[in-house]
Parts: sequence; structure tokens; C-alpha cells
Amino acid sequence: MSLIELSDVTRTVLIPDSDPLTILDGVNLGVEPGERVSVVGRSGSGKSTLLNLLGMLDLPTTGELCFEGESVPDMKSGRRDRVRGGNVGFIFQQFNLLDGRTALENVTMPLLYARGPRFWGRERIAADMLDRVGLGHRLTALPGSLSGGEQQRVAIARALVRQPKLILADEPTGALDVETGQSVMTLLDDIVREENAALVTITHDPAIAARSDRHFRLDRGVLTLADDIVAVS
Ligand SMILES: Nc1ncnc2c1ncn2[C@@H]1O[C@H](COP(=O)(O)OP(=O)(O)OP(=O)(O)O)[C@@H](O)[C@H]1O
Repeated sequence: MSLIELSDVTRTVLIPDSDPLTILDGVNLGVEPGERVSVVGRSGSGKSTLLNLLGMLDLPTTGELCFEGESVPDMKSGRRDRVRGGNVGFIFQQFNLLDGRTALENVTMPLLYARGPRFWGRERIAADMLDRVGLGHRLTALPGSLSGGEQQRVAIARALVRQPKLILADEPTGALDVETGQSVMTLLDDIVREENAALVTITHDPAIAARSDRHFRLDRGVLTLADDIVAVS
């Protein structure tokens, strides 16, 4: 069973005084546990819309979306929020850290929704996670005092601290120079592998896309295999 699966998914939006706009058109994609998938596509091709569906933030207009075999549109919204919170980690181009909070506070935050030992031990768990991304010595640093690469490491720690089964990374290297971007992706790959999480990376950059196990291209809402992107070992 796929971890998350879109079957013949269409997403359209209604535009006042105009025909409906089709943003995703007949998309089929199954992501397996522990698998790394990349999606490349030009600006406006529908990448963020696809990511929002995979993250169960939006629902398909037609077609099916299942998480671990369960229909996402059939979930009540409270359950959908719990399934998302417990299973999906997000990483964004602009890091999206809370400015006034330390690195440790940023990474602790998702554990405020945990229960039992993970709630009571949240600061130690978050500190361990920051240590794993090489920032054990910057626990009290505010995001503004960290470099872009360090901020993205904090964001990776925050995305992974609840041990999600699925990580969704939207242009994770878009705000970093090439070398920093590659080192951040190496770190992300290593942790994702250790945790046996699935990783879906949306990127403009073929070198970043090539790191994944399977590669797709999105063009005007149509998703196809991108065989010209060659995996690097
Ligand atoms: N709610 C909406 N209403 C109208 N148009 C929308 C809406 N959401 C998305 N679009 C349009 O659908 C297309 C795809 O949007 P989307 O944000 O998914 O693209 P993208 O590939 O992520 O682009 P970028 O790389 O620039 O972020 C764009 O042309 C966008 O303007």
C-alpha cells in the first residue's frame, strides 16, 4: 500500500466571470514509505497545488487522494488535521521559522501537540534533533543570527522532530547558494533515510531533483515521469 496516493486527480478553481481554471489534470502519483520523489516544473505549472494535496491541506476537485489507504476527503476535518500533524513534515524555501523564538523553541513547537513522554521530554528531544543537524551548539540562537543554511537545518529539525512518515519540501534549497543547498540536501537525505521517511521534493533545480529515487515533471498541471533526470548515487 502506498503511503500517499493520488489517482486521476484534478484540481480546478472557479474564476469569477470566466471558465474554471484546471490547475492539476489527471494526476496519478503513489509515494511509497521511505521513497524519495522529486517533481520539477516551471513557475505556475501546479507544483504548490500538488504539494498542498499531498500535505492534505487541500482536497482534489475530482479523483482520489488516500493516505495509508484511507480516503482523505472522507476524513472529518479534525481527523485530517491529526493525520497531517502526526505524519507530515513541511520544509519551505523561506524556512518559515518564528523570528522571536530560539532554534530550540522553534523545534520544540511541534511537540506541544504530542502526548505522554514525547510531550514531557520535548525540550530534550528537540535538542537531540538540533544536535543531529549539527546545531547542538546553537540552541539559544535566534533565526536572525543564523545563516541561511543553518536556518534551513533548524527547519529540517522542526519538520522531522515528530518522526513524520512523509516530508514535503517546497524548493528547500531555493534561498541557498549551490554548495550550501547541496550540503543541506545531503543532511536531509541522511536523516530521512535513517528515519525511513518518504520525501517529496519540489524544485526548479535538476541537480537537486536528481538526488531522488524517482523523478517527475509537472507541465501545465500534467504529471509525467522525467526520465531525462538521472539519479546520482
Ligand atoms: N486559488 C487560485 N485561484 C486562481 N488561480 C490559482 C489559484 N491557485 C493557483 N492558481 C493558479 O494555478 C497555477 C498553478 O499554481 P501553483 O501555485 O500550483 O504553481 P507553482 O508551480 O507552484 O508555481 P511557482 O513555482 O511560481 O510557485 C498558477 O497559474 C496560479 O496562478
